[in-house]
Amino acid sequence: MKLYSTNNHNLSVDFPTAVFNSMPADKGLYMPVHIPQLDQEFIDTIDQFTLPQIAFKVASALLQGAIPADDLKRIIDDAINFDAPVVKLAEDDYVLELFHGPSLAFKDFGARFMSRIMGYFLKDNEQMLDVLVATSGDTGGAVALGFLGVPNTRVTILYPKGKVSDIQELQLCTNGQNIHAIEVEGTFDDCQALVKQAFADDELNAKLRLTSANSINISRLIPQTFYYFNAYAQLKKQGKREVVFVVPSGNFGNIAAGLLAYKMGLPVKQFVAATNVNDTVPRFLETGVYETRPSVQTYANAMDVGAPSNWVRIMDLFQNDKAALQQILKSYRFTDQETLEGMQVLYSDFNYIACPHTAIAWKALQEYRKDAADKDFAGVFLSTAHACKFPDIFPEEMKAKIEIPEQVKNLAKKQKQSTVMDTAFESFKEYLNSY
Ligand SMILES: N[C@@H](CCOP(=O)(O)O)C(=O)O
Repeated sequence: MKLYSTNNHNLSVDFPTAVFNSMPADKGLYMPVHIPQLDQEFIDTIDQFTLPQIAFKVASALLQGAIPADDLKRIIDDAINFDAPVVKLAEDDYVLELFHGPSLAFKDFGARFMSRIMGYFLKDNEQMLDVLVATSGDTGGAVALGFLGVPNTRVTILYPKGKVSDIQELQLCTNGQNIHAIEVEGTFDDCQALVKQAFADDELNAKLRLTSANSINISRLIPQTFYYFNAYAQLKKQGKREVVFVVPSGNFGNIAAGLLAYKMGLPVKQFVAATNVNDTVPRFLETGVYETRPSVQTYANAMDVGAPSNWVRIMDLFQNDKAALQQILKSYRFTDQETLEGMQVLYSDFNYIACPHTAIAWKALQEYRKDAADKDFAGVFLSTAHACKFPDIFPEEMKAKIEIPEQVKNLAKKQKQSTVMDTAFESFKEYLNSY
């Protein structure tokens, strides 16, 4: 497998290089040179395969032998050991539940696959790998659990102080061992900027072997394609062929993976990106002006991203042809008030308790249905996190009905450990230098 940079299409690196570098020196993002087409026979019979089998087929096509088949199969079976069910909510509305992994968010797909890929390529006698990750809520917890105890790795998680939920914070700060948490007195964008600055710092790079566990890393994106294929398979079993995917979007990694799956031959009628008021992409699709803004805190905190990292990948997948992209991608934005309304209606009309991100996706599906000329499709909205991660947002009656998984009950017994830091790069550099 060869990868180029979105800033330099002549660059060509192999898969392990892209995984460990995370980001090319020119500050673009890695993309596969060859986007494989899955054969029609596979797509036609996809409903006969299990999630791990689909994942293996998709990963083999993308990785093109970068990992021998038996090893890749073992990695996938170990990483993707939980389900991603498509649950029917109404006649043509389905929810794709992606929160059945250990950290209760869709990030488990990417983080678990990535940690195993890195573990596979790392040699025992090599320099320690320093994994840096910025999180607005869910990524950090998944990465922490994915890398916990992985030999020769040390994870540093940066999160915006006071802007993640209590459970998310416990998931970040109670792991110990090789996992360190920093609460940054700023926004997620400040955290993301600090991490990116560290990758560009020659002194740090001379001393530490740095890599990123954010979705800028291609090994985070690849496993996120698996569940789009698997959702299509589940719908096909029910006789549905015309599928619209609605994706709660912040850093746009999730929907970038969906669009990559589409480019590999997954039949999709439409993608819809659903955002909160951090609406850089909906504004761009409306006005043609790509203007990032500092992120604003909302109930859907994992989507509080003002400068979505993966947008360049999406533009690149469509050769920067905005008109072509607008055909397949629509976008809607929602306020906190609208998010709450969505959560209420999902509960009162369907007895479904959804996290704020999921509720935003459901709202976007309803809007898209109103706007669509052809309304004959199965609408699948992605549920990216378990509702129990955001208890404070729910009205008491709904809150009381949220099932609390065992791993969350255990978190409360653990001790929080973190370092508070300002947004100056020098502070972060000093911290890393003290390792
Ligand atoms: N939504 C994220 C923000 C980080 O984005 P990622 O695409 O790098 O995972 C979070 O929950 O932290």
